[in-house]
Amino acid sequence: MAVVDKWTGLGSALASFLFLWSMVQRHVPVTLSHRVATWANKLASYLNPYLEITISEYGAERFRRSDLFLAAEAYLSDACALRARKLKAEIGRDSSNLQVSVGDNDEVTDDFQGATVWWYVAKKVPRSNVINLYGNQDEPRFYRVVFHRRHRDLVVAKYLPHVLREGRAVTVRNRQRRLFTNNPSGGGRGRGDVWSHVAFEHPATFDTLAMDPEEKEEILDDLEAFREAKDYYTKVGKAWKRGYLLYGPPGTGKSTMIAAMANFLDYDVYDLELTAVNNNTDLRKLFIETTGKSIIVIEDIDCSVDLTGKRKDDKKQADGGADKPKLPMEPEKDEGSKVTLSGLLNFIDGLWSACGGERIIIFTTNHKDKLDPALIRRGRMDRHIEMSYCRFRAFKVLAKNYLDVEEHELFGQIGQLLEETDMSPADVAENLMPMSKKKKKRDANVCLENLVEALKQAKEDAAKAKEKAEAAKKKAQEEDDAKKGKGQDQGDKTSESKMSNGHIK
Ligand SMILES: Nc1ncnc2c1ncn2[C@@H]1O[C@H](COP(=O)(O)OP(=O)(O)OP(=O)(O)O)[C@@H](O)[C@H]1O
Ligand SMILES: [Mg+2]
Repeated sequence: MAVVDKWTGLGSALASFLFLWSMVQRHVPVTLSHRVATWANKLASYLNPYLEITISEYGAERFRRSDLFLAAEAYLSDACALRARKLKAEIGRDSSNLQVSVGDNDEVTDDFQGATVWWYVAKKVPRSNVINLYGNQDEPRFYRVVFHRRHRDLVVAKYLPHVLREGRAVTVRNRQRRLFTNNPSGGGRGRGDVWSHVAFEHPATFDTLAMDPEEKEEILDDLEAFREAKDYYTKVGKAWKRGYLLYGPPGTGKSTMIAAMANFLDYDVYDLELTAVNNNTDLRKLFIETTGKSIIVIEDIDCSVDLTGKRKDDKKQADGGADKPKLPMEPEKDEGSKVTLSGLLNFIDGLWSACGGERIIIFTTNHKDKLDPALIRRGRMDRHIEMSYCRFRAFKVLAKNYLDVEEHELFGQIGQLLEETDMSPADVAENLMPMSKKKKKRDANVCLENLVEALKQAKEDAAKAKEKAEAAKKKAQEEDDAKKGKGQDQGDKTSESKMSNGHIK
């Protein structure tokens, strides 16, 4: 690097000389001083065979760090840091991982297809009279890449794209995934205030998810195909996103499935609480602030906003099985202060939905029939996945996960009971929790016996409830018939009296 310094020093000396010369030669005609300046620049570049490219921390979007800068930082920390003399170790913002990067004002060399490239990291001297509007206390930094001019094409066309690609891959490898939730609208003042996050650490995976193995395989195939379909989506002119509707009774694993998907795809999760969003404009802001490689979730979509635009006060009603189907939100009314169906549809597949890269949108509901068909039509929610009561194949996954048991004499009886009784995987799992670690073997027997008892009880309860419902229905029918009969009698009597009055007799 000393060679580079020498040439760079010589070049800048010549440039300074040129500047002084132009100052001193004020009286010389402009054309002549211009010629001298051009000549001196040519001489400097002839004498200095090294070129440099600067990568600034803040690019055109001044409040956001440049992608290339971040990629270069990650690339250098991964590929070149060990060759640097001054290293900087930090704890990542959201994780306990140690991150090592090149220290400020240090230099690192890198070799690429026979070319040597020197990297400098430096800080820009802050201008004291500039007020920092964007809250970043540190002075902006920049990387300078220096290389021989004969490698110019190689560096621009191949090396820098290589740095960008590798840097992004390192970032994905090292990143701690995050679970975001939206702040109440109007709460935050700045750009980054619309979402808050914590580290995403849900342990659910597809291995621990109890469901039919074939269905599980299909979902995994679907996710994998989506992840690799960037070119396909571009070819057919669609935004790279996919919608899933997860529906089914409580405790059947809808939320668990979302966590398993996030872990499988290595995506962040944005848990969107619609009831905390004031209007469609805020909804759009939230969407724009999400990043690619993420799952955006709206849980209990049927309860989020109701027909009259009121929020979340109907979960009880919905669970109580109100007869009248209820749409999630008012289709037409947009009073500027509510999230409307059209706002939500725009969020899912309007023009904005294409910003930012691959995304999965998931709605969950306990009552699929109560959703507006426009919201869940194919193309918006591409796949509807039913999470249902625990059957034998799903039970086997739970038994293996909870008790380490793959075969047992009670399995036959349990299988039969599970076919006859509707019990959610959450309830089955509750019965499979071993009481004591030491006596695990014995506890497995106890747990399975408990489960048999619970299933028998549930079957009995369901039969009683059915009997009761049938009796109530029969009674209602009888009352109805009795009313009709009474009405008929009265009608007959009236017509009889009319007839007698009319002297038809
Ligand atoms: N299919 C499943 N596989 C494994 N565990 C499950 C499954 N379903 C439920 N569980 C267990 O039951 C608990 C509750 O499940 P979960 O929260 O995923 O249900 P849900 O369908 O989202 O319910 P709700 O409709 O009330 O939101 C989970 O913590 C999980 O341990
Ligand atoms: Mg849930």
